[in-house]
Order: sequence, then structure tokens, then C-alpha cells
Amino acid sequence: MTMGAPTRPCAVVVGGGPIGLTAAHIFSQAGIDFVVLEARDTVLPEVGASMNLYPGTMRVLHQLGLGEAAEAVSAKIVRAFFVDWDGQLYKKGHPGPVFDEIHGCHPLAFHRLDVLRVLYNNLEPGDQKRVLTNKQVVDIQTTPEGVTALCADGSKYEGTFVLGVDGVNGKTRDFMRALALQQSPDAQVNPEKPFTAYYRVMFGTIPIPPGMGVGENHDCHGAKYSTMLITGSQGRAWFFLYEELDAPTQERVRYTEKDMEELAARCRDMHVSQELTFGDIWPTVVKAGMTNLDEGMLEHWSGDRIVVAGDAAHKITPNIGWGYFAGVQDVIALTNLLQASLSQGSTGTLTGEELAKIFRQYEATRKPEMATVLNLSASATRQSAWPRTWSGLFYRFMEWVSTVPGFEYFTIKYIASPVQSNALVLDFLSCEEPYHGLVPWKYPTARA
Ligand SMILES: Cc1cc2nc3c(=O)[nH]c(=O)nc-3n(C[C@H](O)[C@H](O)[C@H](O)COP(=O)(O)OP(=O)(O)OC[C@H]3O[C@@H](n4cnc5c(N)ncnc54)[C@H](O)[C@@H]3O)c2cc1C
Repeated sequence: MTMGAPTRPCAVVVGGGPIGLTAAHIFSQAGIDFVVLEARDTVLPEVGASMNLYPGTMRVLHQLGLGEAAEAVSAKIVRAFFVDWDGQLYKKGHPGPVFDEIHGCHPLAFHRLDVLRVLYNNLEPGDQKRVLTNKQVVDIQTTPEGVTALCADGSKYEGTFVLGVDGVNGKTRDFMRALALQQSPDAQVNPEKPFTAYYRVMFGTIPIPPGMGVGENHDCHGAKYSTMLITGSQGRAWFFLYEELDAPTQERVRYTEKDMEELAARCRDMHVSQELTFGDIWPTVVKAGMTNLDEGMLEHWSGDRIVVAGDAAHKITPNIGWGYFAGVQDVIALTNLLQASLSQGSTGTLTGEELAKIFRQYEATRKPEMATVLNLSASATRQSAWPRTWSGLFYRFMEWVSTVPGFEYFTIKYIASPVQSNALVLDFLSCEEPYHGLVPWKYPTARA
């Protein structure tokens, strides 16, 4: 696709995952032209995973007119049970009601595919046509005027800038790095492998086990391993089996069915709830997957006319379920800046200098908040599956502290909730507040 003389900026979005599809909605509302290039043959893949969404994300979905559609396919998480490997209950209750009290909204459990469906099916027909599948981007070229993304099928897409939301193993980072080194061999660039995995997870969808209700969270914590079982709407439940790796790695590992069977056999006696072991639920699996859990954040989030967001920029472990939240916050921060710059200028498009300034501000806004989210996730993972190093004793102690009356929700109240309260919203759309809790939202009030 070749754009004519630009009258408004055009974003070439590399990756049609959850963040790419959310960016399509946000750019459409901001009046930024876009095309989404997705390598797979569908933007609605079934991978068997769940996705929890939190109040800060739900407010933005409401701003985009997607809140009700999303709530309709979700389940409020209302109860939690914590057991050891023998099924002994040592903690009960749930952060869900705590979130509800503070923010006026429970965490909501979704089937991942349902989130993608809400995003894709609610795009305007014209915008849906801008989401293209079978478009694997194999190179990106920049000029002083714009960018060109080249796809494996020989097609080319031109725009004002590239937004790389191609996930943890995405190539946009590599193109950004190569371009910077081409322009100056001394350029400050990200390392080729910016993330490290210390854990892996096997996850999957199962029917809700007999005896369990909707909106339950069952956790089993212990040394090296932990499990999580969440029950959702439409009779679905999801399990997660975390395992500390023997050694940290930066290599991408593709796990096979055999790897999953071996792990399942090794963990069959571990409890996933008071009554059930992993061996009880494994035969009921509908769809499962396994992946290493990379952790880390890029030092440089942009280069030339290319900027990255979502898992391509930072990767967190999924225990607290904030990966999508973090990526959405990236796109909001970026688009608020783009939109503000466009509404001040009159040319309708953006120069390289303007983009560089916006990208710098974007990175400066997101990095500190993202560091908190990264640490919070990392701690949750280690507090669930204690590492074998000395730090394991600390996380074990933290787990014990979380059972002391009065300290159960310390982390949620004083670390997690402030991140949600400070969550950005889209400055250029009205925010008719859907949720009211004890703690006021920081935005848009403070900037209104
Ligand atoms: C087991 C598990 C459970 C999770 N649970 C939660 C949860 O409860 N809540 C939550 O918020 N987060 C959760 N996450 C994290 C969440 O899934 C991610 O943060 C989120 O998917 C990131 O979205 P993304 O669009 O940045 O990347 P991705 O989801 O990885 O999407 C990237 C897309 O880019 C495409 N792509 C890659 N390369 C190219 C290319 N060269 N050209 C074109 N397209 C390309 C890919 O095909 C893919 O569709 C979980 C993650 C895991 C592994």
C-alpha cells in the first residue's frame, strides 16, 4: 500500500496481537491513519490461555466503547484459596473484593480469545480492513520522510512511523537496532537478547472442575513450583503450572507435547486445590501450551521513526496478569503525546524531530511505572514458586507475612493498587467514569 501525500500521520503497526488490535481502536479514535500487519493467518488464534483484566484497563475499554462487550464475556474473580502441595489450606479470601473496594471494579477473568474477539469484532468495518493477516514483516526501512515495512510476501507498507507490537520475540527491535548501528557504529543500542527467563509455565484450558464455582482462584505455592487455577464464565477454567528453570536462559525454547507430558507426569501429585491434584485435571485439558517466561525491559524504546510497545518493549511474568495492562498503558501514553502534538501543529503530519521528541517523552513516562510493574510481577512469581537461591528464604518469609492478619493485602493496597489508580486514560476521549471506589483515579481529574 502506498499512501499519497500525507494529510495525517500513518502508523504501520507490526503485530496484530492484543496490543496491536487495541492500538487500532486508539489510533482510529485519535484520527491517526494505520495499518496493522499480522504474521499469522488470523488475529483470533486459540492458544488456550486466559487473561485477567484490571480496573485501569477496563476504564480504557469503556472509553473506547468496548467495556460492556468485555464485561459480558468475563467473570468477576471473587474468591481465592491458597494451599500447599499436600492440599492443606493456609490462606483464604481474595484481592478481588479489595480491588473492588478501592477501585469500584473486581479483576475480571477472560478467555484470551474472547478479549481478541471483543477487540477485533468491534472495530469499524473500515478499520477492520486495515488489519491484515499473513503479513510477516521481514524488514523496515526509514527515510527522512517516513518508513516502509517489507513483508515476506513481497508487499510494502509506507507510513509516518512504525509501532512495533510484535511480542517478546518480535523482530522490530532487531530492525531498530540494525538501523541505529548502520547510521552510527557507536550508537547506543539494546543488546541482541534483552530479556532473561528464570521460570517457565505450562498453561491450558479445562472445564470447571466439579465442586468449583465461577470466579474462583486456587493457588498452590511451594519451592521451585507453583500452580494457579482460575474459573471463568462459559464453564471454562484455566490452569498454570510454573517451574523454576535449572539455569536462567536468554535462548528461545519451543516446547513440544512430549515436554508438556513429562512435566505433567512429574507434577501429577501436586495439589491445585484442596481436593484436586494436577493429575486429576490434566486428562481434562482442552488446549495447552508451554513457554519460558522472559523478564526484562528495554533500555531504548525507539530509534529513528520506529517505536516499540507491549511485550516487545518489556516482558513480565504472568502471575499478576498485567502484561496486557502494561502494553495498553504504553499505547495510551504514546497516542496522548502524538495527539497533543498534532492538535497543536497545522501540517497534519509529523517530522522526524517531532517524532523523536514524542518518543523520548513516551519512554520517560512509561519506564518508571513499568519498572514497578516488572518488580511486582517478578516478586509474585518468586513468592509463589520460591527460588532455590538464598532469596528463596526471603520470598518464603513474604509468603508467611501475607498470612498474618492485617498484612494479607499489604502489597495490593500499597503497591499494586496505586499503579492502577495512576493508570493513564486517553486524554482526547471523554471518560465517563464507570467505576467508583474508595481511592480516586489520578487521571483525568488531575489534568482536566
Ligand atoms: C500463560 C500466560 C498468561 C497470561 N495471562 C495474562 C493475564 O491474565 N493478563 C494480562 O494482562 N496479560 C497476561 N499475559 C501476558 C499477555 O498475554 C501479553 O502481555 C500480551 O499478549 C502482549 O501482547 P502483545 O500484543 O504485545 O504481544 P503478543 O501477544 O505476543 O502479540 C504479538 C503479535 O505480533 C505478531 N508478530 C510477531 N512477529 C511479527 C512480524 N515479524 N510481522 C507481523 N506480525 C508479527 C505475532 O504473531 C502476534 O500476533 C499472559 C501471558 C502468558 C504467557
